Amino acid sequence: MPDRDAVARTTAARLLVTIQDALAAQDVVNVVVTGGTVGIGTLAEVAASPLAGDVDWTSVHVWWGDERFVPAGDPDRNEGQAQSAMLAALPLPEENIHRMGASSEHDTAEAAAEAYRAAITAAGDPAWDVLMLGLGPDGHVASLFPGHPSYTDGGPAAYAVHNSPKPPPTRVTLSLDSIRRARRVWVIAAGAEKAASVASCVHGDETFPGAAARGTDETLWIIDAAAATAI
Ligand SMILES: O=C1O[C@H](COP(=O)(O)O)[C@@H](O)[C@H](O)[C@H]1O
Repeated sequence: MPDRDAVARTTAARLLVTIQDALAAQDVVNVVVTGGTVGIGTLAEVAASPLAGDVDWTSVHVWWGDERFVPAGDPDRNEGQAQSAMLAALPLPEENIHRMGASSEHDTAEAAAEAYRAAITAAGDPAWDVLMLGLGPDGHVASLFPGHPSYTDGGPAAYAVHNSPKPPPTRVTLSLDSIRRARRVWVIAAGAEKAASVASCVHGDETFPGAAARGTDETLWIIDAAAATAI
């Protein structure tokens, strides 16, 4: 892929086709979106794509892999960025949008994580049909950071993260186990600053959370040329 825009365009087209394919065989599709530069760029490309007009969005549910525990409306919120980039442009029913709670809605990140777990349970604990993940230069995915207590096996489907090495320090994340329940995991990354962690992850070094993020049916790395230079 030549550059970041191409990664976003390609991921968006793949997502829209995958949703259509899945809806031919099942009633509901559960998509987990990601924040980050390429993640939000991908959502903007979804909204701009002519293919988006062919999707029955009432059958699509949107979830998040992680969220920053800051007040609603804070520009750091992944869900706010997704709202501007994609959600505002699509006819998705509000009840299909499963946001992780903000610090203006919950006293603690633990309470926000608990509410998110309740939403997952209420939805029947679905296997995510597509789960997209950005990759940090440090090899983090969602809010699972290398060498940090956030990156662990087991635990509940979603939990609070404190003292995140990347600001803001308090977050909510899906667990690695929940990520691994996804049918399709797509890691999307662009830029030379990601090259070293991309190489470590695709060579299977599970020191990096990105290496441990795998889907049950498919694990796909959608990356640009600069991010691929160290492989
Ligand atoms: O903090 C986060 O960072 C990652 C990656 O972001 P990027 O800008 O380096 O692509 C993102 O995937 C995650 O959702 C977000 O909370």
